[in-house]
Amino acid sequence: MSSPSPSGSAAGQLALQAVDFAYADGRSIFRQLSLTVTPGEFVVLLGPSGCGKSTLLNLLSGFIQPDRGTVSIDGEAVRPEMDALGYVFQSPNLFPWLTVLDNVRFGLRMRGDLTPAAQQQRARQYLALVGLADAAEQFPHQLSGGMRQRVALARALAPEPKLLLADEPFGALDAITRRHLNEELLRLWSQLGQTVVFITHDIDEAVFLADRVVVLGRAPQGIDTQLTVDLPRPRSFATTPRLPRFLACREQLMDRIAHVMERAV
Ligand SMILES: Nc1ncnc2c1ncn2[C@@H]1O[C@H](COP(=O)(O)OP(=O)(O)OP(=O)(O)O)[C@@H](O)[C@H]1O
Repeated sequence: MSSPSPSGSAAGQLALQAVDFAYADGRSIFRQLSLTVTPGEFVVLLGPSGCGKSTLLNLLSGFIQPDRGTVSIDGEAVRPEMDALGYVFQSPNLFPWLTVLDNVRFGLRMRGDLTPAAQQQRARQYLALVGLADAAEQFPHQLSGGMRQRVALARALAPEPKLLLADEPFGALDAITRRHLNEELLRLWSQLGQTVVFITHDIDEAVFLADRVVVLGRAPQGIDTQLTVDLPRPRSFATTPRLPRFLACREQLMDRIAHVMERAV
């Protein structure tokens, strides 16, 4: 099996510049927010409930438009249907009437740039990468929650996006499955090299995954702090959380989150 690599994996730069955003009720969520994510970087967004993490992800994907400022990928204004973008959400949102294989093929069929045989091959390749080669002919209801989320990951990755946007993809899973999927995600990322923006509420998960953690303050504060997580890779849950640097990063983030929460009351 050839090793997959995202098309143009050398790129995937995400730039948000001087963005203002308010919902229709007039409540301002961001003012003059700027953030750049470099190609291949793994950025985790962390912050208290309601600070605007999902809003930021929706701006980054072009699902919603800023009132002022720009959002671009490799210099091009972002649009949700761009081939460069892949998504995973807290709920896997699989089509229950399609097999696992056809769920993974779905995005490839929509794109229409591969023959049906090539779509099948690509979908099988990504199912194998997430460890589900044997589940190809099963239906979503026959899978565990963790397996469904792995199918969702394979579906997002199969079109080989330059940029993966993940909104708490493992938030609904038990702690053991979640750790396992975090390790899987890092393994895939190290092979595929996409730029990743990942939302979580979990400080340990943030430190484990990230090159950089971006802490958001209460809306409309925007970015409160950014922490570079200079832990060695590859990382594993058996060893990485024991490293003094892991504990130091964790403590720094806990202090910062406590500070952000205090300012809210
Ligand atoms: N469609 C909407 N219309 C109006 N207000 C909204 C809408 N979506 C979100 N909000 C508000 O914007 C703020 C930011 O919401 P958002 O979902 O981005 O936060 P979050 O940090 O992702 O929260 P959580 O961690 O709880 O998922 C919240 O006060 C929320 O109530």
